Amino acid sequence: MINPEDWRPVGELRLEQNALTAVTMTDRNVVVAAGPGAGKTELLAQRADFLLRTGICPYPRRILAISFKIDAARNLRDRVRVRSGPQFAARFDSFTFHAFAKRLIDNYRPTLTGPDALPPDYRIDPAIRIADEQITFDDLVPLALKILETNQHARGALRQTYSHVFLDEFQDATRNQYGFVCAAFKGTPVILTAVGDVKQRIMAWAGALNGVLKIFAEDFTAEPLPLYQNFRSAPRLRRMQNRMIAVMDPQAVSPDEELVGDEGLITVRHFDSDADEAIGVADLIEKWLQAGVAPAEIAVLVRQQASLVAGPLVEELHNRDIACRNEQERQDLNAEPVAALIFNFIRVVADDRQPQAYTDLMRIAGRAGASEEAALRFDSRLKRLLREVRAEVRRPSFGEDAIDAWAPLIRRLLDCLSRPVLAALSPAYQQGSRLDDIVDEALGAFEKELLVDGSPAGALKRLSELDAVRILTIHKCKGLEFEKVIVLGVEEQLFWGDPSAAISEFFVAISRAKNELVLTHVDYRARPAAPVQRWDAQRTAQRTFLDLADQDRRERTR
Ligand SMILES: Nc1ncnc2c1ncn2[C@@H]1O[C@H](COP(=O)(O)OP(=O)(O)OP(=O)(O)O)[C@@H](O)[C@H]1O
Repeated sequence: MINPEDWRPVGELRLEQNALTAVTMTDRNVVVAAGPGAGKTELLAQRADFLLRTGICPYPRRILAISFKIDAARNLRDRVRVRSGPQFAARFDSFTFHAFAKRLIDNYRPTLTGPDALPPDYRIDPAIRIADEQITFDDLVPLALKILETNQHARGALRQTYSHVFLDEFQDATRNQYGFVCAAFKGTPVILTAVGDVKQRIMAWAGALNGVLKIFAEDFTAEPLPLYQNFRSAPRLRRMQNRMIAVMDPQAVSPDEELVGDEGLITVRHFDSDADEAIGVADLIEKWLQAGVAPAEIAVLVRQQASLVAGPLVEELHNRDIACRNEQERQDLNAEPVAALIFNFIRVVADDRQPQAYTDLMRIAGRAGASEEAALRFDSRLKRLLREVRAEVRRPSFGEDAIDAWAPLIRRLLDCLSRPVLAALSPAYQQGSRLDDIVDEALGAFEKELLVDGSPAGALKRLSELDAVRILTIHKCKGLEFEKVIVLGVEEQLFWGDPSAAISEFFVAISRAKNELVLTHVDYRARPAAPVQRWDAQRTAQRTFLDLADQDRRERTR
């Protein structure tokens, strides 16, 4: 434990005055409004370190952080683990709104009655609610809110557990989510820190509450502490962001003299067709990879219909053996412990040189036995299984390119581990069909990748988070950052609808780039073979957005 006066930012980071005030605030709620790359998420990670290390969040109390996307929640949790170490990080709970609401529902489900009653094995479906059986994702927060409003034990437990609450990307909170925060913490001693950026408000279509940062400041008498720096992007990129800020929020514009410098690169690439675009962009990505850029530092962002718009590029990358992850299709599978377990198992048996995968796999054995002796027995059983399966996989008759050959081996692993051990991997696996669903999804994802080139190693490479170029929708890239960002299809047919929503999304997309931004547009996008409701083959450049790149643009190719 250290004195608050002796605390220093982890990693010897220099914090601007308002950031330092927010990080070390002990007795007030604060709201930090700041542009992209200002260090809002970092500020929360540093604040967690401050609160835990100084004991201002005293043991056994905890910090609750709520984000909007699984990636963002994971990003924050990882930062705290790296900054403060696993022991302190164990008292830091980083959830999405949905995940936190679900926890509350699971804890207090037996108290739900009437039309809200749910069985222990209730399911969550994207769209359909069935009384007494299944709820939708959209039901989670309202149901959790109902629990808080009607159950004083639930409210009390929450306030007892958490001394501090962080709200990340809070500009996108909906009325329900804001209501939830109020019902849980308004007027209590729990101290809240909200961070956000009104210019990155991209969930208006999903009901984001207009002006929520301001409303929060008033309702929670939170001290506003704006930040002005941008630590992420090179000057050329910052100048483009600044031109957008001049349109979106003139008061937040930075003075020109703060944005001088030649670093960074913005390129607009015009192609006749999506086929040409696929080749041109794949050439570029290949060049970057050859120059040593890590695949995970390259992101391809698409506003809508990501799988379809990026389809030709994905095919071209596959032809060149460049791993890419289309995160539209494989939603957060890597974050699922049982999926990670299955992928590690395949890695270990298909390839002898996978020490990390082997260590991760064997770690499960340590959790399996109630006693040390039981764990050892379990360990040797798992090792025997690995030996047998390895031998089987090396037989010439083994069809390594077919999921039918792999599925029984994976089932043997799951049987060997036993259901209670698997269920213990995540609280979400302990009821309902989630565990089986994720196992099926992992097998399905592996099969899909196997079909690409028949190589288990290639399939796993594409499934892995670290070794693949990422293809994301703009909604999924919130809160993330990459060396190189390609925004595919800056066209009116993709950036249409409410102009303020379109510009905010474009702003989020371009502000993910640290050093290089590439914007593409084509004249012709061939209608995909898959059925699609709305598709214009002839495309028009989104001139207003592309012109924002103009002054710092290096080249334009045809
Ligand atoms: N005080 C600081 N000094 C140096 N680097 C910093 C500082 N604060 C943050 N960074 C770095 O700047 C980058 C952007 O920080 P962060 O992701 O926290 O910004 P943000 O405000 O949450 O961005 P956005 O809203 O665009 O997602 C990160 O790489 C982070 O490590």
